[in-house]
Amino acid sequence: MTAPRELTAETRCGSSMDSSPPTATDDINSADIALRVSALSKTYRIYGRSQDRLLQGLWGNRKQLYREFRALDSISFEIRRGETFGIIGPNGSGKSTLLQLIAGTLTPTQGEIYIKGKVSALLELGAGFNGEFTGRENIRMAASIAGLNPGEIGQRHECIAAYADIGDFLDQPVKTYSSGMYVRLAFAVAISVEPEVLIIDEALAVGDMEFQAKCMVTLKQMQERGTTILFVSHDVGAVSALCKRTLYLKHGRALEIGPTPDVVARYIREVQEANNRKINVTVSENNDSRTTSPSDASETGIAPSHRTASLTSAEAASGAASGFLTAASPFRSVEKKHLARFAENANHCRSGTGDVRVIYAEMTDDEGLPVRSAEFGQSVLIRIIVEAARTCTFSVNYKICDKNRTPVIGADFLMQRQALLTLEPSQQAEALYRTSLPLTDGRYSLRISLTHPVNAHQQALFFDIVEIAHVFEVLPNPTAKFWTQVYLPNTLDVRVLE
Ligand SMILES: Nc1ncnc2c1ncn2[C@@H]1O[C@H](COP(=O)(O)OP(=O)(O)OP(=O)(O)O)[C@@H](O)[C@H]1O
Repeated sequence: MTAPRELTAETRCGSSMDSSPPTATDDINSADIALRVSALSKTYRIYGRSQDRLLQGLWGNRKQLYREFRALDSISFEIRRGETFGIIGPNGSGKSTLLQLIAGTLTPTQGEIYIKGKVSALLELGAGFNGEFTGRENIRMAASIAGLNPGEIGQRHECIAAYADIGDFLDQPVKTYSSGMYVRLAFAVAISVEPEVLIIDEALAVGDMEFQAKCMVTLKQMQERGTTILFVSHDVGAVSALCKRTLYLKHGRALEIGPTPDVVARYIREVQEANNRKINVTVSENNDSRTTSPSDASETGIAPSHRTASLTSAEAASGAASGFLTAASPFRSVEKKHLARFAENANHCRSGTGDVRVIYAEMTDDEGLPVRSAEFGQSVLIRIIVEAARTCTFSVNYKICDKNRTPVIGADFLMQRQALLTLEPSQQAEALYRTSLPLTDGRYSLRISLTHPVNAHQQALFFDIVEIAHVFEVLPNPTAKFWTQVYLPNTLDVRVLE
């Protein structure tokens, strides 16, 4: 945590400006801007030996004992007052460096930062508090650095202590705190000064679930009050829930800045592709053996009862492999032009190895008509036709995602206790899910993936992902508005107690 600072409008510069920042900034009226980052770069010096840092001071410019590492490369963006802006990216992509530059705890090598308003930053753990001081002493110190007078400090002290909720540890030196306790206190202090710009770096990840939920509520309240929030997280769900726009950083470069659903979708796709490359070998080996032996259960994460289903030609002909899987050729009833239109749309937003592909998907009502506008709770059929390019063993999964591309409901073979499907090259199969849409009104999309579960830790090899296979809306529930995304049937018993 860094001490909150009162800034009317501050501009910090590196040594020079890059001439042409690669990333465009939005055209925002400058009165609305809380933060502007222009062509910002940071180069670290990497010394081979620790003593070289000292020696470099003696050598001056006469000898270079370090190599340079560009952790951030000409980043530009603007954030409006009251906006919550997300930053995502893999480990080492430069997220913390960027936040530290904005918070003023690091100096840029090049570029410029303009920031307006009182800034409070919750940076990586270990920064900010004095470990020898107790929690109470640190609260007083941080609040006085933030410019609060003794009266205000006294008033807020109890609120901070109550929010942090770490009991007697408040009177212990901070160096004795667990990372969860530390972040509780740091978050409580950071929000207590009512900052106009709040910077949060992944810190919430170390809090327990209850505290994370409390922080999310607080952040939502701060958003409503118009606080500008800069939010770094590996939790794309939290970024999707909080941020309208997001920056995707990779190797110190801004790969994309835009609406969070688009940026998050690209990030997830690239992470999955990288994951695929890493685990491809394992799965090829599994696939080569064609069937999964019982001893594979721990590796695949599939219960012994959930074995691979390889469709024999007789099964394929009868279309009765198991439950809702068929391999007859029902897709022949899908006209070629529909297959072509599906492929054209899907190819805009698909990723995966392509060993097996979704060649057609539809969501229909009981009469077989496509669902574009659904009643609340309506039952639907999701029909997915796949074709293998190589011998593949996989699950056919669907997710229904809201307008932020956050999955709301979905299913896969594991959930359905359905054996994995094995197809030979150019063999096709159909999966039919029947489900209902107990969803709040709004726009939704259907996401389909074909995966091979690799281990018990939810890792999977992605053969095909079609991000948007179908788009539909759910109409408002005529009985009553409900305020959650999904509404499941309840029973209710109300009594007046004597
Ligand atoms: N003080 C430093 N000296 C040298 N290199 C550094 C220093 N701080 C960070 N780096 C390097 O800069 C790159 C970006 O680091 P940074 O911590 O900003 O990434 P990050 O996206 O926040 O990573 P993570 O998600 O793991 O927290 C990394 O390669 C890191 O090793």
